[in-house]
Amino acid sequence: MKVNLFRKKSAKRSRFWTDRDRENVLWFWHSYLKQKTPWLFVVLGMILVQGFVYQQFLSLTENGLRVIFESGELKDLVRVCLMVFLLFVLRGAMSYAVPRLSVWLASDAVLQMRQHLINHLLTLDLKYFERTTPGDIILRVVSQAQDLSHFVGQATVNAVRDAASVVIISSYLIYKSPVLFLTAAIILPVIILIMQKVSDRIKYIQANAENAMGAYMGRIEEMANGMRTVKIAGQEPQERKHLFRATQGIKDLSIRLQAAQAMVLPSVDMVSAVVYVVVIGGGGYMVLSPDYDLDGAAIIAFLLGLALVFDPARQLTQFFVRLQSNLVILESICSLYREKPSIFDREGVVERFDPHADIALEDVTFCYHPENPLFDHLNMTFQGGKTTAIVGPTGSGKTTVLGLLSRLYSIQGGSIEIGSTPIDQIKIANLRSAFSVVSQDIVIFNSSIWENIKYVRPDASDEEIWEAAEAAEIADLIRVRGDAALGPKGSQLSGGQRQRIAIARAFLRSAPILLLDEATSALDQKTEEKIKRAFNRLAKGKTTIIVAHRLSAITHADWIYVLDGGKVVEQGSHADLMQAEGLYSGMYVSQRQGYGR
Ligand SMILES: Nc1ncnc2c1ncn2[C@@H]1O[C@H](COP(=O)(O)OP(=O)(O)OP(=O)(O)O)[C@@H](O)[C@H]1O
Repeated sequence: MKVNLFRKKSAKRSRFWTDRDRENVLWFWHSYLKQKTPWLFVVLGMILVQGFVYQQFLSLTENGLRVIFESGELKDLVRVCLMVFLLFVLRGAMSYAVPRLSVWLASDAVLQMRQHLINHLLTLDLKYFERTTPGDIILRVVSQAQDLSHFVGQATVNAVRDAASVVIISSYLIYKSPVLFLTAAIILPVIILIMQKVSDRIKYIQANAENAMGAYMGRIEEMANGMRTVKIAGQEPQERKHLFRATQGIKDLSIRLQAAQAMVLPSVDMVSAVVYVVVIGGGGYMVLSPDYDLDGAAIIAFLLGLALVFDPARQLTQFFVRLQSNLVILESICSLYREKPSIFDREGVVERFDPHADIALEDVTFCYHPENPLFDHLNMTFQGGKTTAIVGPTGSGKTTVLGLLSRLYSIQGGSIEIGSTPIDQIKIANLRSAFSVVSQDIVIFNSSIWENIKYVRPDASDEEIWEAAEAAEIADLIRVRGDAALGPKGSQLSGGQRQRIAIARAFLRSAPILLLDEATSALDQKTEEKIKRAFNRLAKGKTTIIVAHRLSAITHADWIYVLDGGKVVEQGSHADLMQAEGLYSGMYVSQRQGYGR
């Protein structure tokens, strides 16, 4: 179980704002925010009110100071104070309403995005899930979607508010004294330079941190699932070592991320200090000089204005820092959307077909990996209503044939037809509803046996479920366990009990095509005999395809295919194949000797 926790290629260093970022942000906007434009305008309106409150505050302060400096009337001062108070009450009200509304908007957007992600995931090919760890999927659907929600709902709205404050107050300051403002504006290029330097680094570290987190989650999942093997193999120290190393790696990355982010504010503060000094010196000179029309109140109000600008400006720099991290997260989510299914309903698919007809594979070519072809012009026919067995050495492709019939994978050449309808021209849901499968990898959910059986036919009546459970010899266990959950992946059941749940599902579903892949391999002989009899009843009139290693289980089949290395090497009835004295009869004889019969 050795997994490199940093297995993915290190993310390349990226630019501040790439074309891909633009594409992703536009996608997010069009998919989830654009439809909320009227509400966004409401938020923007409230944000602008907040900005104007500051501007009015400066103007009132300047007037108030003049009242004080020029010994005006007390009632004017009281009026100014009252106005300032009311302004801040208004700002307070906006400060409450803006996040309430924006968080609601963002949460709604992310809810939609999560639902789309789940929808999209469910359309993806089985192949995607065979190469992607659950950790990677959970990371995207759960934590990255949540991070994005916070970012859009809070950080972005705050940034718009801060940007509005900066623009409004700056405009007022320019109006008051363009010369002083320009002096203050020398800070801008320096801040932009700092931001560019830091953002590259942040993106790079964030991408690695996300990869490491996905791998870490995947590893925990694997360890939890494989705990039996971990314990029996005494691999706890190894697992601990791997996970500790991973946690250390994540810690190092988050410290590096914090360190990169932490460089921003002190740098901005240092540059701001220079500006204050320049403005106090320059402003003082302008007040003292008769060439300028500025008084003390104006300079104090100007400095206050600068202070009011610097705070949102500082926050804005922080926003751009967080933006870099969130662009990486957005890219990670978008990359899931870029995964496209290859198996889907094409235009013109039919809903009706004859599921009882013969199933024919003609010249089928298939490989899981291009460098490793499995089937090359494979021909097989499964007669409708009859029982066909596929046998052969391990890895010869038996299970794969079953997977191809229900379109879990798509073939690269040839055709698979039911009756005369190619299966890729049948609506997938209709095609798959024609199959009952008892496979080697039985999926048991952490709910009761009853719920697990019912899963394949939620509309089944209680009588039907009992009937299926009786046929699969699992009814007694239902009575004993009641509603008790079966543990993750049915860990509280024996292999044979899990298999009987899968068999009960097949009975309950009772679809016209029955695929049995080592369906009774985990059962004791007595139970197997009983279930086999029930299977024989179930299989009546159904097209049944059995994959089995134990050849004694398939001697009754109407036709037997012997696969070896992805090729049909023999076919016929049990008697034909025994007579041919080829691979089948060799396997059969050696198995009989092995079982001592
Ligand atoms: N999901 C997969 N991705 C890549 N390769 C696979 C996958 N499933 C099976 N294979 C490979 O395809 C080949 C055929 O596998 P398959 O499971 O069909 O064989 P089988 O005859 O059913 O074997 P067994 O009797 O051991 O169950 C094997 O070499 C296997 O390693």
